[in-house]
Amino acid sequence: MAVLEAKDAADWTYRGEGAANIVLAYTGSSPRFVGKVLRIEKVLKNGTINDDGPSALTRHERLLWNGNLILAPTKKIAELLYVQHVMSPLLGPDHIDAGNLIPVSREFLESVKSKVLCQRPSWRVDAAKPNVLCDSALLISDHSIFPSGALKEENCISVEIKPKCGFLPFSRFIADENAIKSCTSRFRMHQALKLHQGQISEISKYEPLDMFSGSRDGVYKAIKSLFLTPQNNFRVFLNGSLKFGGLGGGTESTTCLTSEAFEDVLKSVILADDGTRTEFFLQLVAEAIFKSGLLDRLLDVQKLDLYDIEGAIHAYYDVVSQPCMVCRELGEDQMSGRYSLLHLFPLDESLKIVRNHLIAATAKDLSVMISFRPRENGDLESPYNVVFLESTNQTFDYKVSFIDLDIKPLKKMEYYYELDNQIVKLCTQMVRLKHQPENGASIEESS
Ligand SMILES: O=P(O)(O)O[C@@H]1[C@@H](OP(=O)(O)O)[C@H](OP(=O)(O)O)[C@H](O)[C@H](OP(=O)(O)O)[C@H]1OP(=O)(O)O
Ligand SMILES: Nc1ncnc2c1ncn2[C@@H]1O[C@H](COP(=O)(O)OP(=O)(O)OP(=O)(O)O)[C@@H](O)[C@H]1O
Ligand SMILES: [Zn+2]
Repeated sequence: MAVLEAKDAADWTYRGEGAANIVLAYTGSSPRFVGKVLRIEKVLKNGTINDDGPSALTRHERLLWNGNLILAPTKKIAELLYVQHVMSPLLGPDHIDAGNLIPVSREFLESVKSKVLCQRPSWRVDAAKPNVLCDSALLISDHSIFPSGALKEENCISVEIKPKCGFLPFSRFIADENAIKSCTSRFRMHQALKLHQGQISEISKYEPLDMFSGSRDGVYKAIKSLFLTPQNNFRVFLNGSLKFGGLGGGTESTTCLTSEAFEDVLKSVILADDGTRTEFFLQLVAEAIFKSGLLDRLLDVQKLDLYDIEGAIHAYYDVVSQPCMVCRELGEDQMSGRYSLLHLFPLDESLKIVRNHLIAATAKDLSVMISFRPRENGDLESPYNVVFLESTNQTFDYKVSFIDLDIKPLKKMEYYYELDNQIVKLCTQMVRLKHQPENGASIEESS
């Protein structure tokens, strides 16, 4: 297979990035790449890529994941197989493109690296850079457009949503002092910590419990809030170009200026008067999400996290055959204390608990892309779903895809436990302060 060379970099433009990857869109004319994006791995500026020897997975990860995954010769192949064999059956293969690994040269990556530098958010540049030592990158369908083949030019508007965790944890292993977790969503609590640490300047209005409520009104409320405070949870693209939200990360709350500009963008898609298009568009997005039923499916996968990190962390220490650091810190006897039930499970059960926790973690962090294109009266049968926007009397084809289904490393379990602790401690403290008359804290119960 032809390797991408330095000269090929001219045909790829910056589409966006997350913590772990940079994504490029194809602008050339090679049929091999038209309608595709290229996902390039990043490496931390002051760190190295996790490489545990010839096999992609660590010894303990090989216990956790079975089948083809454990035979994968590289981390990238293991990730691809994870999407194909673990996430895709759970979420529905019709909505997922695991992609293909294609060879890339160092010169191509160097060229891309300098080309995209000025478009990347500075905090992302400070944190990580494209890994120019990679010999492959992932070629995936560009979900922000419809596959070409259309006879006429048509506008495709697509929305990217990172919905985060949509339920309140129900594990009996949640400590009494952490009871706030059973009435406030993780997203809202994490917002408080992010604000406290200066990672955001304002609390998001978004509530994942509305998005996953299974009610039309709940979904609409969630979409409306995402529009007002998009952070890194909401973006809109028109024919693949970002028109709303943060390129490569989060963004500030919506201002009059940004909403006016967006109203203008919608001109080519929503047939309505100035001042009403955004409202109608948000109705369209909410209706498609509600109708697709896809969030119900996503929620089921998120709920594989039956034990919460407060339970799963004990199973983790058994999986990695180490004394439980949490029991030690809490002064609990591993074999007779509060968490002994978990430590007495056979290894198979501990593996299942941790495996499900990590799968749920992927499902809590992925994004959904919903793309729309207007249908005209004379259009023939469509292979896509159809949604009707009553307010404008328009019909749209729509398709929904999941992106960013990355496998989470086993060693992240300890980090998850610490982060959870940090979030819950801060929020519990804030609620306590709130009950003191002179203070007004911003954490609110979700239900
Ligand atoms: O821990 P969370 O909930 O903050 O999620 C992380 C995300 O933060 P955010 O959605 O902004 O809160 C975070 O997103 P950002 O970098 O903040 O855009 C990543 O998605 C991270 O995953 P990974 O380390 O790249 O595998 C995510 O880490 P995981 O928890 O999914 O491993
Ligand atoms: N298949 C795709 N089609 C269209 N756009 C995509 C696709 N995959 C990714 N993108 C765009 O690129 C951005 C970054 O991709 P992605 O979320 O996979 O990065 P990441 O580093 O793995 O994210 P995270 O921070 O969650 O680890 C996305 O937010 C989205 O805008
Ligand atoms: Zn323990």
